[in-house]
Amino acid sequence: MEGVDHLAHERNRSQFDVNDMKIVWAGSREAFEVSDRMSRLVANDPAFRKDNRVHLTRKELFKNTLRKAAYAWKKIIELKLSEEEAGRLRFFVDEPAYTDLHWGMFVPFLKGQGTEEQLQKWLPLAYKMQIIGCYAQTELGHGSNVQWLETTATFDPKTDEFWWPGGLGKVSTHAVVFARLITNGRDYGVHGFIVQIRSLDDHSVLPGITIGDIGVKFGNGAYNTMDNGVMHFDHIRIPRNQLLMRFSQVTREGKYVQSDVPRQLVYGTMVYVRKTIVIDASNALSRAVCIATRYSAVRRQFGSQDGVETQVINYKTQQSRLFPLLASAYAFRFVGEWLQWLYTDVTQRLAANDFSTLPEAHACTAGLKSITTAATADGIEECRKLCGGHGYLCSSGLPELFAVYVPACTYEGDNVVLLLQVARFLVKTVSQLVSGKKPVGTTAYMGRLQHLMESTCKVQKAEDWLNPSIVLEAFEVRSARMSVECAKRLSQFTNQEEGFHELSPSLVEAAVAHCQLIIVAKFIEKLQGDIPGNGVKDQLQKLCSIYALFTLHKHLGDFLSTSTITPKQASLADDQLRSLYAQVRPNAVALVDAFNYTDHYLGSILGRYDGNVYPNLYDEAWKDPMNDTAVPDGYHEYIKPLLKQQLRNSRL
Ligand SMILES: CC/C=C\C/C=C\C/C=C\C/C=C/C(=O)SCCNC(=O)CCNC(=O)[C@H](O)C(C)(C)COP(=O)(O)OP(=O)(O)OC[C@H]1O[C@@H](n2cnc3c(N)ncnc32)[C@H](O)[C@@H]1OP(=O)(O)O
Ligand SMILES: Cc1cc2nc3c(=O)[nH]c(=O)nc-3n(C[C@H](O)[C@H](O)[C@H](O)COP(=O)(O)OP(=O)(O)OC[C@H]3O[C@@H](n4cnc5c(N)ncnc54)[C@H](O)[C@@H]3O)c2cc1C
Repeated sequence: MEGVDHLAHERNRSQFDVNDMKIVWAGSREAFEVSDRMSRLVANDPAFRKDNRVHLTRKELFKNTLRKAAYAWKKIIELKLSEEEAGRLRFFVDEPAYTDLHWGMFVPFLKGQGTEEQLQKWLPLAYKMQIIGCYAQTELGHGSNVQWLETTATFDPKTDEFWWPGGLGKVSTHAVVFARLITNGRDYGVHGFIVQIRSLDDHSVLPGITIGDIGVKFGNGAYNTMDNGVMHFDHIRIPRNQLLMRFSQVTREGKYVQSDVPRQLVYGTMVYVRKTIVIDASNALSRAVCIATRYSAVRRQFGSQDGVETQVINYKTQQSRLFPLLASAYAFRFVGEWLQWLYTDVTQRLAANDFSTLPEAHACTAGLKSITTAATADGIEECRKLCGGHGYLCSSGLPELFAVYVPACTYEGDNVVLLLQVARFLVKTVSQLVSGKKPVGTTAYMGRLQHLMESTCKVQKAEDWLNPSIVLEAFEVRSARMSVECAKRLSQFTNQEEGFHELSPSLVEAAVAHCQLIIVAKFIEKLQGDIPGNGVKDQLQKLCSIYALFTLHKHLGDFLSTSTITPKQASLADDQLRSLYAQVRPNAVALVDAFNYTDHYLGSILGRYDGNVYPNLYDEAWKDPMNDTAVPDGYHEYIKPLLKQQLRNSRL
């Protein structure tokens, strides 16, 4: 029945104030207010409808995305929205589009790599969207290995194929282009250039440049709203001052001048986007968990008591699959908040030419991007399975969410390639201990290596696993012992690069252990701070324990093989985990209500706020164009002749 809250009984059971949790999830009351207002503005405007996307052809889909993006831009101007409000509005429009790359990569690259003079020229054009930019770094032959990009930019004192860049295919007028800078016959490696690629008069592609869309990508709708493109340069010419020259310059005479800064600063935008992707992981996972939790509370199957079947959310197996994902969504939220702080801090330090935390920032953004996107992609798929057959319908919102999200494991750095960067950082940290260098930041625990190598876990009963200090030390011991073991085996190789490649699978596992420690540590730190709201901290403590103990259970091999814990302590952790599931159970629906997602944004019949699933699932089916006629297209051509033939055969 419309208007009835079929989940009221679930909401009445919660043991905390969901409105207080909404503020904690949003990060602040102000952030909540902006998000709430923008999500409702989008949900209430039919121009932003998205339930028809799966029925559109690729070209209709793309044109519809251009319409929405233009409409959103007009709204932003008309309502004089702030940068934060505009960003939230685009987020709730929920459609990958060229604007993601314009605002998410092109503008940040200009801001990070341009000189004051270059910013004065290009930023006003970009902010007013008088130029539309993309980020053209990946080539057909190279994406991960940036240092081996082949496009060249040769300085001519007298007067190159990109693949994938989002927005490039049909929309962008300009591109940030990565090319090897060659001047006076010497190759100075990869640098960033701004290149106009289309006419601002008629959008025609400029001479010497070939541009196209790379074709249909994974899934219906999904990322096909984005014109990922292909571009080929054939000896085009650009002015010298379109080399972005904040960190390195080429003089009028062609002389290369490198400021005294790490060459990796040219990678700054990737670090920035990886940081953003971690928060986005919590957005995507929380969306899937919201759908699966509400539906698990609605769905009843088997186990009838008094003639009423059991809610599937009450099955321990459903809880053991769903609640760790709920906990992960909150865990990624809070580590994302911390990563934002780390990024801001390193940016301020860079402004003062302090590069001391650059390695930490790179390792943390690379590693956390890798493990949060992997867990989120797997988590969205698990949420689809948690919803049984209906989870496979596009009207569940889950197939498209998965298809849009899963490339996050690849873009902005393949997850394994990034974990190898973390491994390199860890091996270096361990090796420097010998020389007395004190590890700081997220590797500070390595400074207590002697203790961690000798420590024994103090757990004697299940409840001991609720002690944050015991949990934190277990994760520190596991990570330290894995890193030290790798470093020790690596030292047996005469050729370190050869050893690194040989041991890379184990090195990746050590990197994962370190990054999971960071997530656990930051969740615990968050809870040591002030957490306002009735019953809120208690719920978050439960979720923190679930994230930690589920992670321990999932990686039990690490904890046992490093003798961090005993099999008995592992069994006690499982007992505590099941007890925590029972404690979270009455709060599950309220914990996903706290994400404050509108039905429009969720785009899911199964995840409706009112839980009124079946009538709406049934009605939605009839909307499918397949049901426009009772007799399907093709009947007269292919079915009727077949039936008639069979009838004739049966009479012979
Ligand atoms: C929700 C998102 C919102 C907004 C964005 C919108 C949309 C997002 C969605 C899609 C857009 C996607 C865009 C893209 O995919 S853009 C292209 C992304 N490409 C990559 O990420 C390439 C990955 N590869 C690399 O980053 C580098 O090649 C790699 C780091 C793997 C290796 O670099 P390099 O060969 O130069 O260095 P090494 O020899 O390995 O290391 C030398 C030294 O440098 C340190 N290092 C490396 N990178 C960095 C860095 N970024 N910052 C600081 N330091 C760095 C490394 O640790 C070594 O240090 P040391 O060991 O001390 O020598
Ligand atoms: C949806 C989407 C949007 C994108 N948008 C953009 C964009 O806007 N701009 C842009 O420039 N690029 C973009 N990209 C490209 C993206 O950045 C690259 O695909 C990504 O960096 C991975 O690089 P690759 O494709 O070369 O993968 P590869 O590195 O070729 O990966 C293939 C396999 O090789 C493995 N591998 C590679 N190197 C190593 C190693 N050293 N050790 C062990 N294993 C290794 C990887 O782990 C992986 O399993 C986009 C990609 C996608 C999917």
